[in-house]
Parts: sequence; structure tokens; C-alpha cells
Amino acid sequence: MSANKKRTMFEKIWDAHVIHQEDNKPSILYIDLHLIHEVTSPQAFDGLRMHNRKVRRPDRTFATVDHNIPTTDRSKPVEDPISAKQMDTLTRNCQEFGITLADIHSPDQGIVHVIGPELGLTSPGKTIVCGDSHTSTHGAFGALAFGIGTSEVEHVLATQCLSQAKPKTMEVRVNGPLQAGVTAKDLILAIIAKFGTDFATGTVIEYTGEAIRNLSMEERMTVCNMSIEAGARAGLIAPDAVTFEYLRGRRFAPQGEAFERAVEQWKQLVTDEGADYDFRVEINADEIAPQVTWGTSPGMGANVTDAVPNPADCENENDRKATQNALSYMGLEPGTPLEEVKIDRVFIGSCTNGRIEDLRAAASIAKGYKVASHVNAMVVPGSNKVKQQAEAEGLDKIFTEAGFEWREPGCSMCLAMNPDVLQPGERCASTSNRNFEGRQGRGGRTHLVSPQMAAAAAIKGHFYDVRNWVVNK
Ligand SMILES: CC(C)[C@H](C(=O)O)[C@@H](O)C(=O)O
Ligand code: SF4
Repeated sequence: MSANKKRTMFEKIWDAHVIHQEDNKPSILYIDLHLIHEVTSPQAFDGLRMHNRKVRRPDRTFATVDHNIPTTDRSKPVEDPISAKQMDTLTRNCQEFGITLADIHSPDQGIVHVIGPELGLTSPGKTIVCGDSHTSTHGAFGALAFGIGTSEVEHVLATQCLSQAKPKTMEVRVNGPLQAGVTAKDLILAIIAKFGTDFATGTVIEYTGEAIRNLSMEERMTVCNMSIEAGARAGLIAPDAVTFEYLRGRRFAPQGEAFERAVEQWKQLVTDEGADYDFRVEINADEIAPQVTWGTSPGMGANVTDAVPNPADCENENDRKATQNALSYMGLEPGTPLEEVKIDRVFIGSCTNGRIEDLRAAASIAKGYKVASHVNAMVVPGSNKVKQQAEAEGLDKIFTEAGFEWREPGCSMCLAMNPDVLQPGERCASTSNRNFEGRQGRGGRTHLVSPQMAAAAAIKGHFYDVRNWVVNK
């Protein structure tokens, strides 16, 4: 590589982490941060034991319990035997291998992709991996962050390195500002609805443009979180003053002078003017309205003001079949206005939308209203810190007075690996990121929305365009 070659930010991070390269072979990358949770780590630790290996860098490894953890009273023992076993196994593995664990009683516990940034473990320019597809969340900081499989988890534990083929790059440019009432969640849902769930397959997306630059750190995380639902390996947003201010003073971020020096380096992590991406798409932010998914993939979404699509209008036989199947699973009639679709449950939480700004946004809608009598609604903070902050601001009161349940932090009904599940046929407005068949419980029907849209749906009992919401003072 010549010294003056123009590089994208992805290439800069990649080049800085390749520690071995042979022609036409995958690269060996150094991994700066390895995050661990209870679901994808047990066999990896078994593998280490079997081969009598240690964890190479426990200081660059951090674990939490999130997927299986109950969201009810934690002073009681965990009832579900499978969940209890998963959590005990992680505790024993972390003790044996000297890894810091935010366990069920830790003030640091939370969803892995919420606590990494919160603790300042995540920072620009790092390579970050976790046995979890939504590791892409951390790319919001300009870190190259991606999900890995359990055998790779074992490899990273043992060596702090990973073999990876170099992905291609894609720019997703969002022109102009978002309309009032339209959120980062609507933006990423609209991008996936427009370009499809495979448009970025195997690439690393870099999000650029005015609407992206205007986003807060938490909103950027929402966007990068769902990169994986567009098929991408990872999503990136160039770090800027918003990023640096978010990280300043966080526990594991550099402190004092070292922080200022780090900022100078982080500022270099931008795509050089004139550098090429392999692919490019763009979208105008002012086209985007609040979104509701109607189908069984995150790309099956529409504006809340639209109607359930008619399979007969599909362009080809494959789409027609997919739409038909999705509508039949979802129990929806073509042509029904989305605002008339009644819901039974509401889930506000997850690594997509379980952070403090999400809860503030939902509370600003819910304040002074009551959840519709036929709806069961729950709010699950993404982490203990989010929960404490929300309680300090009185958000829990706003929610409980409106009739929402206020829970302990974890993945919860995002994927229903704990007791928080939909019953067959139940319809849920959910702020999570996947609406696959059975994702929130067998036969459950998931509609992906923003926190504001979820809160409005809880109160109205059906979907409602939050742009028309009358805020209770
Ligand atoms: C359990 C885990 C492996 C899974 C993932 O990789 O994403 C989960 O977090 C999810 O969101 O489906
Ligand atoms: S909140 Fe949902 S998407 Fe995020 S890590 Fe947990 S299960 Fe996966």
C-alpha cells in the first residue's frame, strides 16, 4: 500500500489491526475488546479446558448476563432451570479464567451492547467482537465491531486474534435532516425496507450524511445495531465531538491527558476525501415517516400512514409468496390501514432501543395517559445504569402510573429466552430489531417500531402516527 493512498475509515482500522497476512488468505486481526454473554460462550470455555489453554488477555475480555436473565425480582432464585444453568456456567467460567463479569447482582449488568459503550469499554478505532450478531451496535463509535461464532469465541479467548477475510465497504448516505417525530429507528427501518435485508451482505457499512451527523450517540447506536438486519458484517459512523463528549469520563475510557491524546488520534478515523467505497446507496431523510413493520422480516415495513400491502401488487412471484406467507403468519388483511391494526402487547427495550434516551422518548408520549385496557405493556431498561438513571428522573413513575410494567434489565422479550414471551397469536409493538416468526414466543406476532411509536400504540391500543400526538403537559 502506498503511503498516500486514500482510505475509508474501515480500511484505516483494518490496516491498523492486521498482524499477519499471506497472499489470498484471510487476514489475522488483533482484537482489542472481547465481550462475552451466557448464550454463546459455554462451549468456547469447554474448548479451552479441553486443550488446557488459558485466556490470553482477560483484561481485554468483559462478560455480562443478559439473554437468559429474568426481569422480575432478583432477590429471588432464578426459576427457569435452563436460564439458571446458563448463568451459573458463565459465573464459574469467568471465575476460573479470571474474567470480569457483571453478574445478576452487579450495578454494571445489562445487555452486552448497552454496557460496553456505557462503561467506556467501546471506543473509536478498536476492533470489538462478541458471540452476538448485534455487536454491530458498537460501530456507532467508529469501532470495527462484529459478531462471531462460538468456535471463534474460543479462538479469541485463547489468542486475542481472529482470522477474517477482508469485507467490502458500502456507503449509506442519508441526505438532509429527519422530520420532527421521525427517529433513528425509523431511519434504519426505512433504509432496510427500501433496499432489502440483503443489500449490504458481507460488507461493512459506513453511514454518512447530514441526518447521521445530527444523531446523538444513542441514536447512532440504534442505526448501527440494525446493520446486521441489512446483511452487513458491521456498521460504522465516523467519530466526532458527539462521540468524544459521550466517552469523556467513562470508567474504562482513557482519563485526563491520555483522553486528550486519544481524541487527537480518534479524529484521524475519518474516510479520506476521494477514498472509494465498493458500493454506495443514498436516501433522503425527508422521505421517511414513522415506520411499522407488517411482516416477518425487518425489511417488511412501511410508513405508519400506509396500509398492509397486497400480495397481488408484488413485482414477482417470490415477493408475492413471501408477502402472502408473512400476512398469513401475522394475521393481517391486505389493505388494512396500519393505524387500524390493534395490538395486545408492547415491549419497550432491547439493545436497539433500551437506552436512557429511548425511555425518555417513550415516557414523553406516555406521560399523563393510560395504557389501553386490552394491552399489556412493559418497559425493560437496557442496563442497570439505564434503570437507575430513569428512576432518578422519575420515568419509572410516569410508566407505572400509565399502567406499564417496569422491569429489571436484560434482553427479555426481544428474543424470549427468559419468561417474557408472547402467547401464540398475540400481537406486539416492539422496539427490538427482529420480527422473525416465533422470535418473541411461538406464534407471537412482532411489529418493529420506535420507542415513541410503541408508547403511542400502548395508549391507543393500535398503531398511531406519533407526529399527531398531543403531548400532555
Ligand atoms: C443469542 C445470540 C446468539 C443472538 C445473536 O447473535 O444475535 C441474539 O442476541 C439475537 O439477537 O438473536
Ligand atoms: S437485546 Fe435482543 S438483539 Fe440485543 S443482544 Fe439481546 S437478544 Fe440480541
